This record gives sequence, structure tokens and C-alpha cells, in this order.
Amino acid sequence: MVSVAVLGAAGGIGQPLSLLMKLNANVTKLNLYDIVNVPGVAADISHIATNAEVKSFLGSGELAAAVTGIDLAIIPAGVPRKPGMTRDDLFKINAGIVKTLVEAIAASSPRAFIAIISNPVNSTVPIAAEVLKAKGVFDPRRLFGVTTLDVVRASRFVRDLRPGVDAAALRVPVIGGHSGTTIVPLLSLASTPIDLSEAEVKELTHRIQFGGDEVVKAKDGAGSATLSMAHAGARFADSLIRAINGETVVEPTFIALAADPEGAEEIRALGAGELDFFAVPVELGPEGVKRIAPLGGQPSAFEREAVAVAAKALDTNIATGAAFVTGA
Ligand SMILES: NC(=O)C1=CN([C@@H]2O[C@H](COP(=O)(O)OP(=O)(O)OC[C@H]3O[C@@H](n4cnc5c(N)ncnc54)[C@H](O)[C@@H]3O)[C@@H](O)[C@H]2O)C=CC1
Ligand SMILES: O=C([O-])CC(=O)C(=O)O
Repeated sequence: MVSVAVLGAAGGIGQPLSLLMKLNANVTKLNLYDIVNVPGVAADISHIATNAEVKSFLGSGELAAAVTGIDLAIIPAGVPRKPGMTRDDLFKINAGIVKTLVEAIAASSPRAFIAIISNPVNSTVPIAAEVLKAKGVFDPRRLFGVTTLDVVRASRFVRDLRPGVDAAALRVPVIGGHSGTTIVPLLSLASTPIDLSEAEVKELTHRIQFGGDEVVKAKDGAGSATLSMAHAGARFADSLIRAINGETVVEPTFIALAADPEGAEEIRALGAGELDFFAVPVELGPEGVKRIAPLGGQPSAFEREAVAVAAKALDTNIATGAAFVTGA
């Protein structure tokens, strides 16, 4: 019995994500918010014969109502990339959008889980944290950057190389952040051992890090990943919902490491150092982050090097996000 709001529900991700949330049997209330087109999306989805009650909220005047009484807010609001752009190029527009939306959640549903899809995730999550801190309601266990698409791609791309692998069952921990070289797949610690040459590990790692670019290029100006992202977002939301309902679920996600200082020690020693945020496999529970799950082995030398590269870029991305709110 979970109440969910999708903010940016009329967009390329928002529409299929809202559809998938309507099909989730544990969702009882589904609030769809956008600044355009959302009444039509909500009317359409509301006819699907599941028990979730769908409501439309259009424009900033209805934002507070959209995020009142919710357990989970999923945020895919904001502009996507065009060819030639990096995720950081989206900061100018998306930083302000995420700040406004999180301010509204902080005021109306301060204990809601917040799952941020809007890019650049490495900076929008720190923005959200600073907004929540300023309002005195920050609980690091309840704020998540959605990096599930990297995990989904890792499983699928392994199968492209090894057709015997079950892409749906294979889990590769992906840590770090969500852009280019900040994405660090730990192929050596996959749920089923994969026999890969050094060259294959390099090639696969690069493909997972830059998988988003493949879609941006193929869409040729019409945006970035939407359908695979809606699937990934719905999978992550379902993990949170199952956790709210008392199940223990493990998912990698970009979180404030303050959510579990003790559990963070392994990742800090691996190269995250003093960073405030990092994507790590997280054990989820009714209060959000239950603990940072152990990696379950020693990453390879190649992976440790990749973590060092990721940490450097993340440091800047995190500082840029925090400064947007604190002005520091
Ligand atoms: N975390 C991840 O793995 C991924 C993140 N993304 C990011 O997700 C975001 C959305 O992508 P798309 O759905 O393709 O874009 P889109 O442009 O199709 O949809 C965005 C929606 O946000 C709405 N919006 C804009 N300003 C808003 C505001 N102030 N309040 C509420 N809604 C607002 C727009 O009206 C639009 O309906 C982009 O920033 C993109 O980079 C995309 C793919 C993967
Ligand atoms: O590439 C983009 O801009 C969208 C995204 O985050 C992804 O597909 O991983």
C-alpha cells in the first residue's frame, strides 16, 4: 500500500515509467505531475484496470498537492541530452528544476523516499541533499540517485559478448557515479563468474560507461534513453516499494555515504576516500538504506584504477551540486 508521485510524468521517461508504476500491484495512489500535457497522460493511464488511483497535477500551482501524503517521489523531470552534449551540460537547467521539486517534497512529505533520475545525477543528488539539509529534514537513508540503468546495461552487454549468459539473472555491481568514467562496473564481482580476457573487460567497461551515448547518437537529436530508463526506474522503485513492505532487497544506487558510515569504510578504502556520495550496492529496508552491502570480494587492479579515476571527477560534480544550493 504505497503512494507514489512521478514528477516529470509527461516526458519521454515519465510516461512509460508512470505506466509501469500503474501496473505495480503495491501502488495504491499514483500522483502524476508535470508542467505540460499531464492531464492526458493521467486520463489515459487511469483506465488501466489495476487498483492504483491516478491523479493529474499540472503546473507549479499544483506541485504541493502532488507531493502531499506520498511515500515515494520519482523524479525524471528535466531536459535530456542531444548529440555532442555531456550530462554536465544539462546542469544549468536541471539543477533549478530538481531544487524546486525537492523543496516541495521537503515541505509536504519530508519522510518520503526520493529517487532522482534527472541528470547530471552526480550533481542533482547533492543538490537534493543540500535542500533537505537547509529544511532540517535530511535523512541520508531516504535519498537515492537512480543508477539502475548502468546495472541493467551491464547485464545485457555481458550477454552480447557471452550469449550463454542469462541477462535477466546476472547482476554486476556498478559503483561510482552516473556519467562516463565515473561509472565503474565491477565485472570481476558479478553474481555468476564471467570468464573475460583483459581486452574484453576493457571493452565492456567502456561500453557500460558510455552506453547512454549509444542511445543519444541513435536518437539523433530526439533525446536520450527513455524506455530502458523507464524499465530501470520502475525496477528501482519496485525495490524501494518491496523494502517499504518489509522485504530486504539489494540494489546499487548513488547515495550519501553518511547513510551507513561503518558500511562505507570498504568503499572509502577502495578509493572513494572522503567523498560524500558514491554509488554502492545498498541493502534496502523500510527506512531506506539499511546498510551498504559488502562488495563480496576484492575488485581487480583494473577496477581499482577505474575507481580512482571516477573519484576525481565525482569530487567536482558533487561540489558543483552542493554549491548550487549553499552558494559556497
Ligand atoms: N539516471 C539515468 O540513468 C537517466 C537519466 N536521464 C535523465 O532524465 C531526464 C528526463 O529525460 P526525458 O524523460 O528523456 O526528457 P523529456 O524532455 O522527454 O521529459 C522531461 C519532462 O520533464 C518535464 N519538466 C520540465 N521542467 C519541469 C518542472 N519544473 N517540473 C516538472 N516537470 C518538468 C517536461 O515537461 C517533460 O515532460 C533528463 O535529465 C535525462 O538526462 C535519462 C536517462 C537515464
Ligand atoms: O545518456 C544520457 O544522457 C541519459 C542517461 O543518463 C543514460 O542513458 O544513461
